[in-house]
Amino acid sequence: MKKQDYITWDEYFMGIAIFSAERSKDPSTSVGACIVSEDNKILSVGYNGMPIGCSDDEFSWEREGNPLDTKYFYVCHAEMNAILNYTGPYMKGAKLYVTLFPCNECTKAIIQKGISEIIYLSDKYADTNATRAAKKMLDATGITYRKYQPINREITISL
Ligand SMILES: Nc1ccn([C@H]2C[C@H](O)[C@@H](COP(=O)(O)O)O2)c(=O)n1
Ligand SMILES: [Zn+2]
Repeated sequence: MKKQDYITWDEYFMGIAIFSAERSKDPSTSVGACIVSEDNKILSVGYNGMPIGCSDDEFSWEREGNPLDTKYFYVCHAEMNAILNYTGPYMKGAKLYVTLFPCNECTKAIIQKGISEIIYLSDKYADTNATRAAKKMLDATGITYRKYQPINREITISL
């Protein structure tokens, strides 16, 4: 008889998004993303970080102050990185697993790439206009989104 306690597709891909977030240098919010084809093949992964060539030791990780001296103008979001990291030709019908609901800017790229479903872990910025605008575009384009439902399985990885 086959092993019964294997992880689901959702656990597998959200697990990879969560693990990818561990690469982030952002001290307040680490975000990870995993893009998966219709037939459950991983196409790409990403996490939030400074663009290539913009040193994450030199660019600011501050949240407040002069906007030019905060992270917000510079950091590349996890979803954007996952989309840009993909070198293949075809992303139509793909699913995006992401640890934080996409912002409006990433949503534009998600739409243009033909991603058809978003599975997210946290929606902690639901009350911001960036998230409201993202949902407005997703609703208009028929891209579905659903909150990941954890089943509280604990898996420990020793590295
Ligand atoms: N969907 C998102 C939203 C935000 N991010 C990144 C951008 C920042 O590095 C961080 C949010 O920082 P906070 O304002 O919580 O200090 O998360 C992303 O990658 N994807
Ligand atoms: Zn974004």
